[in-house]
Amino acid sequence: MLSQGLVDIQTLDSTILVDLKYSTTDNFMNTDLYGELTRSYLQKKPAEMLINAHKILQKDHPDLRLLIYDSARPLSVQQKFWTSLDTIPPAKRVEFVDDPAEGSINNYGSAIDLTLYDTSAKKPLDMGTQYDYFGELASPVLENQMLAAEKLTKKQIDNRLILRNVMEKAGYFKSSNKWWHFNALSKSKAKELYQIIE
Ligand SMILES: C[C@@H](N)C(=O)N[C@H](C)C(=O)O
Repeated sequence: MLSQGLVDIQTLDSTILVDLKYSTTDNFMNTDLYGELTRSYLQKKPAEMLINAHKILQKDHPDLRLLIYDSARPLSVQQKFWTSLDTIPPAKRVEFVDDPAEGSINNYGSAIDLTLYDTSAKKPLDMGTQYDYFGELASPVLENQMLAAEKLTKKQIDNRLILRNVMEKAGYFKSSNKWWHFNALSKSKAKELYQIIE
């Protein structure tokens, strides 16, 4: 990672928390896919944007920290994701996992999956679903509908809004269907600027 210009987030800000889910068996494949990759890396500019998001968060919410679930991801792992979901038609599958033939922005070290951790309660905030919940309940654009149907609470949506607001203020773009996913730039720009992580 370092030889491709990526930076280790916690060397820039050791107060940001990291729990790389694909480096554990606590993920949708129930398999440790990362092996020796146990630290969170991003390209320099996306990393600086994240550090800024954490500063913005801590100014208004000193008890909260960013908690990273995934960041730079090898293309070989993207391929494993894609294959593992092969019972889902590709047009539907891309809603939750990018096609490795195209590459994911995570494969360019320019996207991040994260949540908020409450240091007083000593647990992540309740966002209404688990990380990598593949369904409508995870979708930011359907939150009002889910609130009206009493499938999400106002508190859960407010928690997501705290995360979205700090990430967007720092320049990240939200995902329309995954509350935890943020891109630092478009895929075409990522491909222009950075090498893919094999
Ligand atoms: C698999 C999920 N955590 C994710 O990151 N999905 C996006 C769409 C991706 O594959 O880039």
